[in-house]
Parts: sequence; structure tokens; C-alpha cells
Amino acid sequence: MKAIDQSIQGFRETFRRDLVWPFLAPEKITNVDVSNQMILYVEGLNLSFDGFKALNDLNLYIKDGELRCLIGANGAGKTTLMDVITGKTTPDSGSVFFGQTHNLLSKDEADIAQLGIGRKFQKPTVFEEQTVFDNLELSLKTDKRVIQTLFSRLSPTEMDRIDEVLNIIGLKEQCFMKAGALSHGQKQWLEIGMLLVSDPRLLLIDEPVAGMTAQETERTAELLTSLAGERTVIVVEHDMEFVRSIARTVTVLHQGSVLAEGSMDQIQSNQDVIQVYLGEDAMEAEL
Ligand SMILES: Nc1ncnc2c1ncn2[C@@H]1O[C@H](COP(=O)(O)OP(=O)(O)OP(=O)(O)O)[C@@H](O)[C@H]1O
Repeated sequence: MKAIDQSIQGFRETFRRDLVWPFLAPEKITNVDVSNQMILYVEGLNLSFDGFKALNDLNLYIKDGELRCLIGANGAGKTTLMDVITGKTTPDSGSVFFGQTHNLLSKDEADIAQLGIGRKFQKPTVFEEQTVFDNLELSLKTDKRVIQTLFSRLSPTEMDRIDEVLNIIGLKEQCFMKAGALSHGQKQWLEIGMLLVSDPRLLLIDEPVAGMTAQETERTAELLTSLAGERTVIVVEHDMEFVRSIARTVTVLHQGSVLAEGSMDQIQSNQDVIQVYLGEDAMEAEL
């Protein structure tokens, strides 16, 4: 039986265009130099909007493979920081490096995505009229690699990738269901899957559990923790219970700077955090 399986497998591989002609295989994501164990270096970032400092000498270092949570009150600068990392906004000064060599501030949004940095916004933006599978396929197609411009059909490697992603996000059974019929949580997972098909190294995820049921929140915690390690995940979240359940290290932003960093326990006993969130500034700052 094993021999038959092996010969079927061999037969299938003979007909894989991307194995027969290696130039058809998906392009490997650019090498990221993480020899110092760090994947993201944000240094001295400043950005003002009409004189208001949204980012104020912000420094942030993210280790390769870690799952980092970013918290902070409304207006602390979390979204602006994500916008700068992904090339949506240009800072006034500072530097952002992906690994030791990729200067993100010299690249545009498309180049940054191509380097392997994926971003998920708070609201799911799946194509409701398309099936789960089609949504994943469409995400592959928007990945402008040579193979997609040459062939409109999915290669077996891409089929395998979609299958793998369906397993990771737990939507295999819903594969041929219209995305519009999914629950809110399932739509969020689908959107995470839409990022995963192109195999990103760094995922930036904005408020993944807003509006989810307790069960969906728990499943999302499992999903995000399972992604870390092989990938690096940065999560912006207001739900402190969720942050506690997933994060090893939490970074607190306040008025465009890092106020504190550490485990959830260290953060909650940090005097600066207490001062801002429980003290005199508490009126304007609610985590
Ligand atoms: N394009 C812009 N023009 C002017 N001000 C802006 C712009 N973008 C952000 N800001 C301001 O910069 C500050 C930081 O906003 P940002 O959205 O980064 O905060 P946040 O921490 O993500 O908050 P929230 O939790 O509410 O999403 C806010 O005071 C915001 O009003």
C-alpha cells in the first residue's frame, strides 16, 4: 500500500509544472537578516500632524518569531506606527529596518508587502459574494509574482498552500461557503488566511478579537500563538484579558512613545503605567 502511495506521489510530482520547470515555482520571499535575532528595528521615529506629535522619538525592537502585543489608549500612536512600518505613512525622522538590511522607509507599500510584511485591519474586508476558497485564491492572485502573470490557473503548489492555510485557520469545512455567510470570527480568520497564503514573515494584526464571542476569542488566541515562532506577529489590542492570554511581551504606547515594556504582570505593576492609567492622566487614557 505504501509503495502504491509513493508511486502515486511520484506520478503527481512528475506533472507538477513548478517542479518540472523550477522557474515556475513561487518566488521565495526575500531573505531577511535576523542574525541578531531581531526582525524589526524601529528607532527614533517622529511624526507630527499639524504640530501634534503622533510619534515621539519612538523606539521598538521585535525579536524574530515573537508574538508582541501593543497596547495604549486611543490616540497613543499604535495605528500610526503600523502605517509607518507598512509604508502607508512617511515619518518626519527616524529609521525602520526589517532585519538588518531592509530599510523600510526607502520602500513603498507594495514593496514592503512583497518583502513579507502582511497587515490585517480591524474590520474584515473579505469578498462576501465569493467562497472562502475564492477569497484565498484571489489573495494569491494579487501577489504580483511572475507566475501569476503567466498563468491564471492555480499551480499545484498554490493549491497545496491554500489547503494548508484552510487547515491553519480552521475553515476547511467552510471552504465552498460564501464568505458573507461566515460568522464575524470566521471572517477574521479568513482574512488572516488571506495574508498567510503569501507566507509572510511579519504579521501586523489590528484588534483581532473586537466583536468576537468568547469561544471565537479563545480560538483566535490559539491561532495567533500557533503562527508565532515560524513567523513574527504584532497584535494591537484593547482587550486586556486576550492580551494576557497570548502575549509574552507587551509594549505600552503613550503619546507616541514607548511608556513601558515587559510581561503583563510587569506592565500592570509598572509605576508609569499606573500613573497614566490609574493616576491623574487616567481621565484621558483608558486602555
Ligand atoms: N492623518 C492624520 N492627520 C492628523 N492627525 C492624525 C492623523 N493620523 C493620526 N492622527 C492623530 O495622531 C494620533 C495618534 O493616532 P493613532 O490612530 O495612531 O492612535 P491609536 O493608538 O491607533 O488609537 P486607537 O486605539 O484609537 O486606534 C491621534 O491623536 C490622531 O488623531
